[in-house]
Amino acid sequence: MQSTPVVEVKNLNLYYGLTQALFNINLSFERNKATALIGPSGCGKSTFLRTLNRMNDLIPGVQIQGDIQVNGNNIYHSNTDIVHLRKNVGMVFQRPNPFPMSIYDNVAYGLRIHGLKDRKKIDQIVEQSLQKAALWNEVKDRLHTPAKGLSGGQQQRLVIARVLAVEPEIILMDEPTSALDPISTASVEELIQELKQNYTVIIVTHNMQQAARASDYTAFFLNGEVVEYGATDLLFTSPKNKRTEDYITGRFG
Ligand SMILES: Nc1ncnc2c1ncn2[C@@H]1O[C@H](COP(=O)(O)OP(=O)(O)OP(=O)(O)O)[C@@H](O)[C@H]1O
Repeated sequence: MQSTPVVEVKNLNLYYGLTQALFNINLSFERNKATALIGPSGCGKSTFLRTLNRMNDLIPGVQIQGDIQVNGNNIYHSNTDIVHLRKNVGMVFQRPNPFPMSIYDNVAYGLRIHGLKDRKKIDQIVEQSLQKAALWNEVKDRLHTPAKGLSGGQQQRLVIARVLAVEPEIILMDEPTSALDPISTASVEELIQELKQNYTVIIVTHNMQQAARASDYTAFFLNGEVVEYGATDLLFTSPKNKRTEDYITGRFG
């Protein structure tokens, strides 16, 4: 890694009740790069992703040990402002989840929650965010119609615009294209390529081609551990670990 990492995870262990789901994870994520988290079902990818903006706090019985630093601050410190953390570390889920309101209001939502009242400023940020999410041209004439009327791929880009509106540094994506058709998947993947110029993107995917196409770095998870982590092109062409090789060549998972 050349530059200072924006996220550093040290000796992370996570338990759901008595069951350990993550084992001594050590990873660092470089600014303005995309990292893919791959591995078979149930190996802890989503659990790990959720630790990065403390979404696991919402699950009863979760215990976390270790250290996760964002810009050098331990996000599990008791004085962490969780609202600020989740603004800075935005999240996009598997199924597009626009709120039951207009396209405009979906993007303006976070701005209003954070106290912005200036109508002109909101208009401006809504437009910019939709532009950045490569959706503006498709929706500019129907901003005040319900978001639920958009296609799946458009809804996912709208959710991304909603995340971008509050100016995060880091965007977590949990299988963001798994519910989309191939054309919508291609448009979201193209968007990820653009986003990583200005944001740090961490994406969970089951799709090996997607990991290879969309990411600079890849971490291979297995049974709650990171087996291998490195530059995507190297990990896919000359994996160091036999288990990585078996997985990427389709021998299991
Ligand atoms: N809320 C929860 N309570 C208890 N156990 C959980 C919970 N969420 C996940 N687990 C367990 O933790 C382990 C890791 O699950 P996780 O969803 O993180 O894996 P994953 O790699 O993201 O899987 P998938 O690719 O299928 O989404 C699994 O054994 C799962 O059953």
